[in-house]
Amino acid sequence: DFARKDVEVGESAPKELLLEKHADYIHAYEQKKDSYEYIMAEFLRMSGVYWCLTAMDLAKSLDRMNRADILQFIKESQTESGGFAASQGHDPHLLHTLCAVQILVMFDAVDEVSSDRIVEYVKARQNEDGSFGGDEWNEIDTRFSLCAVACLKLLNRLDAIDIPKATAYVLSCQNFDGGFGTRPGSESHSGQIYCCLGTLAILGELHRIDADRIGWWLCERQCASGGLNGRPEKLPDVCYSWWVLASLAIIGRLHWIDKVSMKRFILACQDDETGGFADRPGDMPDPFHTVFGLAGLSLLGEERLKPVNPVFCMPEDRLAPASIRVQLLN
Ligand SMILES: COc1ccc(S(=O)(=O)N2Cc3cc(C#N)ccc3N(Cc3cncn3C)C[C@H]2Cc2ccccc2)cc1
Ligand SMILES: [Zn+2]
Repeated sequence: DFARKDVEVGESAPKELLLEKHADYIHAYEQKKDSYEYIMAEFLRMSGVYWCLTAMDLAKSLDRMNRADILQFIKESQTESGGFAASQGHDPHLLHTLCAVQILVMFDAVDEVSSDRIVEYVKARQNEDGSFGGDEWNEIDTRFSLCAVACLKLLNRLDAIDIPKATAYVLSCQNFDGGFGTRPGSESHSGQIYCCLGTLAILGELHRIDADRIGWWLCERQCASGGLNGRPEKLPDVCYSWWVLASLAIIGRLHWIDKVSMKRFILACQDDETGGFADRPGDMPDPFHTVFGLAGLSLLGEERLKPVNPVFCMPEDRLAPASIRVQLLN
């Protein structure tokens, strides 16, 4: 059968940012958290709360969310190990530990939990070769290098890990095409490139990569529809648009992309009935694609949104007070 290579951005697709609708969509999601709507299901909830809060904060509507309830949920999700689980009663993981710390920073509530125990949990995830395991089962993935260093950077505790080994491991995952994969020798993928560039940016080691080669591979992700895909021959998707745009911003090559058609694609993924963004035009919206659609528009200069930090995927104004700054190439 004829495999779709791209999607059509129809004439009827939304062309304006429906910001109020998105704020209402996310706000409604918070009310549904007890209905176990997929991403608010227990095994995902910490990540789902981070996606919802970041979307609202970028839309300058964080005050509509219930700060007290969310901070209570965060405290209940911290485990004996110091790490955070997706929700109470589940096992800790670096993915949810990073989300918890990002939420605490957005609410300026880091001192309401024991950050020393968080640092101990993250430190314990680093292996001899500098890589990081996601949890005590030690699944190694460059995604977890980013989770670990981003978490420690937000807590101003990068001193807790072996930085030269963390850098060396990430660089050992670079491929001949300039991209990065999950582990050494794995195929290049937009999401992994984002994780590796973000890690190197936080560690101040971006000068170790070939920005033109990676920039070229990233720009190749743009399809005729304007959307970006995760790998060659894949369909474009709003979340991949974020991984690629953020990566280009980190290496100072954002201007290499066709911003007009990129913006048109992201706006076309809005649901003008319910609010929210879908992965591509006409699909069902969800909080994950809503936060990455808004974050992508922020990187493209949408002034109704707060400026977003490409490494942390958090509003810049939440990072400034803690003077959290990362290296970016220009
Ligand atoms: C509805 O089916 C799903 C499937 C998986 C997941 S997931 O494992 O939690 N996760 C996060 C995620 C959240 C939502 C939302 N709300 C929707 C999708 C989605 N995907 C799947 C996806 C996104 N683009 C295309 N695809 C198929 C990515 C995945 C992995 C991931 C996690 C954290 C950070 C980056 C990536 C959640 C729901
Ligand atoms: Zn997606």
